[in-house]
Amino acid sequence: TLQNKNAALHPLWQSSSSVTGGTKQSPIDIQARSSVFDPKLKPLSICYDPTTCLQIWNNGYSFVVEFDDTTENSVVTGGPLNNNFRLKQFHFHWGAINDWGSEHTVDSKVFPAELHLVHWNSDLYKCFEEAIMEENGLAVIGVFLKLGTHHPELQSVIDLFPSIKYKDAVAAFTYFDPSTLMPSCPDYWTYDGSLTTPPLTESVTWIIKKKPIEVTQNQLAAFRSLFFTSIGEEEKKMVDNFRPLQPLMDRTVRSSFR
Ligand SMILES: NS(=O)(=O)c1ccc2o/c(=N\O)[nH]c2c1
Ligand SMILES: [Zn+2]
Repeated sequence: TLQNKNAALHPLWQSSSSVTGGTKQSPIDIQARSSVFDPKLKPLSICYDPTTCLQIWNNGYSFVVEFDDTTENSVVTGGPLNNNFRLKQFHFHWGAINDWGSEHTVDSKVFPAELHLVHWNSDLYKCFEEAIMEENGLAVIGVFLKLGTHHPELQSVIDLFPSIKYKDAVAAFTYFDPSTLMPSCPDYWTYDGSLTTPPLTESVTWIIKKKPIEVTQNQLAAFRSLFFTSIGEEEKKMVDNFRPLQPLMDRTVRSSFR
């Protein structure tokens, strides 16, 4: 389809559409009817300390809000996870228009954007950079965005965009609770997959929330006011920063709900 063509051709992923020989690549289409309810899945346990928020910056792929991961103050465990995972950052993926933008899809339904909360396994690894290269290294919580009511807490992130319009721009951001970006419904799907941007390593336990959060058209439009390019370069709007769908191969998606 149109959006997959756009994304597939995007410079970000001009390399092979998946790690050579990769069998656990992300994102995927989640077919709700094929997912298997797993009664052994625990509720997710999420504890975020808003004072661990450090900065927001434009990394040339997305805008990223980074956290102090030198302590166990902002962590996720439970759910499908058997270790403690520290929050490192969150970022989003979105489209040029509201008809596409998410990385994962649900029964082929595309959302206009998708939030990724990125955590690394602090029981097994010493730092994020090590964990992204290793088995069971990361836990990424995915949250879909849909058009609806104004999201006040997301607005406090959007208000900083003028200071990070161009690649490598950084702004201080020292108090934010990312749990305000999560839907209240506890239901999720989970599967083993990969990073969706280079190095595309198969180190991720994906936890995809069933319910989306709501944002307004103007809030989504603000995402599209950012640029992939550095200041002084020919401006390229930061849009369609999502990877095309990857084959499920020999994987089962589990659900935490019937
Ligand atoms: N988009 S994603 O799969 O959540 C993700 C998260 C953390 C990442 O770090 C990366 N390189 O250092 N790529 C990447 C993708
Ligand atoms: Zn992502």
